[in-house]
Order: sequence, then structure tokens, then C-alpha cells
Amino acid sequence: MGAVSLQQLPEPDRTEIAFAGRSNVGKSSLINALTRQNNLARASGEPGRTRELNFFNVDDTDLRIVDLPGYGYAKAPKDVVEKWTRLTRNFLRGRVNLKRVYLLIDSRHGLKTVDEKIMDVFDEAAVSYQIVLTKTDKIKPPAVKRITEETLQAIMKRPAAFPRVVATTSAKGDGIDVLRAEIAALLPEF
Ligand SMILES: Nc1nc2c(ncn2[C@@H]2O[C@H](COP(=O)(O)OP(=O)(O)OP(=O)(O)O)[C@@H](O)[C@H]2O)c(=O)[nH]1
Ligand SMILES: [Mg+2]
Repeated sequence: MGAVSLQQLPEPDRTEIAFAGRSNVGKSSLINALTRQNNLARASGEPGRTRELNFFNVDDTDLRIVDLPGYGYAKAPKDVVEKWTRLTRNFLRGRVNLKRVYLLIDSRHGLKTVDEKIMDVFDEAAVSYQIVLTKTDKIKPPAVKRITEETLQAIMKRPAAFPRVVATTSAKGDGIDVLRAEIAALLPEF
């Protein structure tokens, strides 16, 4: 995982939102769907392709998107979280213009131990975050409803979690407009 020194970061002159999640959860695809720009976030077929913080200014807005590194699979949650935390914690904590982190969860799998550990990092750093379920085209509508409700229940008591879960599919487009509208509401001129 590439080191990111704080001097290399863009000036905090725009509203920022960040996308986090396990490798392969669909971060780059979701960013592309939201911004309607193909290949903007380099959607890739291989897990772990995005290895460092990637910043994208969204044209014609004051918004900047941060694609955080995927944090791997749940085999060794503690090690995974420590590695991921080293790279991102200072960024998350010191970033005054960061309005929200969208934490992506695969709708087929739901919250895993490693996701809970990442939410602990956000709660401790008091970084506002919201859960976005991905790849809902892979499961049936009743299953989408169930996992949405289960996920909401699981985060209700977390202090920095936004109490709404958005279900999306970048492949089919469901939920993308809802999420885009929520992001627009974070911008000052909205
Ligand atoms: N069916 C389906 N597949 C998706 C969806 N979103 C992403 N994928 C697929 O899932 C794989 C990973 O997608 P990415 O967008 O590259 O995931 P990522 O989280 O950016 O992955 P890393 O940056 O490698 O951690 C690709 O094969 C995508 O085509 C979706 O909504 N539905
Ligand atoms: Mg990616």
C-alpha cells in the first residue's frame, strides 16, 4: 500500500466525500455511476487495484471525491484494519472539508467483522459516515429489503453513523439517483 504524505494532499478548498469499503465491493463503479464519467475512478476487475488515496474533482461542482483504498478480506481483521488505519486515519481526522464517508457494503454479504472494525475507526475519529449497499442486482428485491433493515439495525447505536442505508446497483442504476441527491444536499449551495 503506497504511503501518502499529508503534503501531497490537495488543498482543503472543496467539499469532500470519501468512499470506503472492502476490496472489490464496487467503489470505483459506484463513483463512476454517480458522476456518469466512465473510467473516472478506474473501475477494475481485479480486487485491490486502488492502492492509495485517489482524488477526483467533479466537473461543474465544488465537490471532490476521495476513493479510499479497499481494506481487504476478513481473514485477519486486526492486521487489515491496522494497515488501512495507518494510511487513512490522519487524513480522516484532520480533514475539515470532509463532509461524509460512504462505507460500501456488498448486499450479498452484509456487514463483516472487518467492516465493524472500520466503523469503530470512524466512530472514534467522529467522522460522519453512511452505509451504502452495493450490487443489489445480484440478489432479489425481498433480500435487498431484508439486508437494508438488518444493516440499519446494526448501526443504530453507532454515534457517527448516519441513520439511513442506501441500496444501490451501479450495474442497473437503482438507488444511484437517491444517493446523488443525498450527496448534493451536503454541498453548501444546495
Ligand atoms: N453485478 C454487479 N457487479 C458490480 C457492481 N458494481 C461493481 N461490480 C463489479 O465488481 C467488481 C469490482 O468493482 P470495482 O468498482 O472495481 O470495485 P472496487 O471496490 O473499486 O475495487 P478495488 O478498488 O479493487 O478495491 C467489478 O468486476 C465490477 O464490474 C454492481 O452494481 N453489480
Ligand atoms: Mg476501485
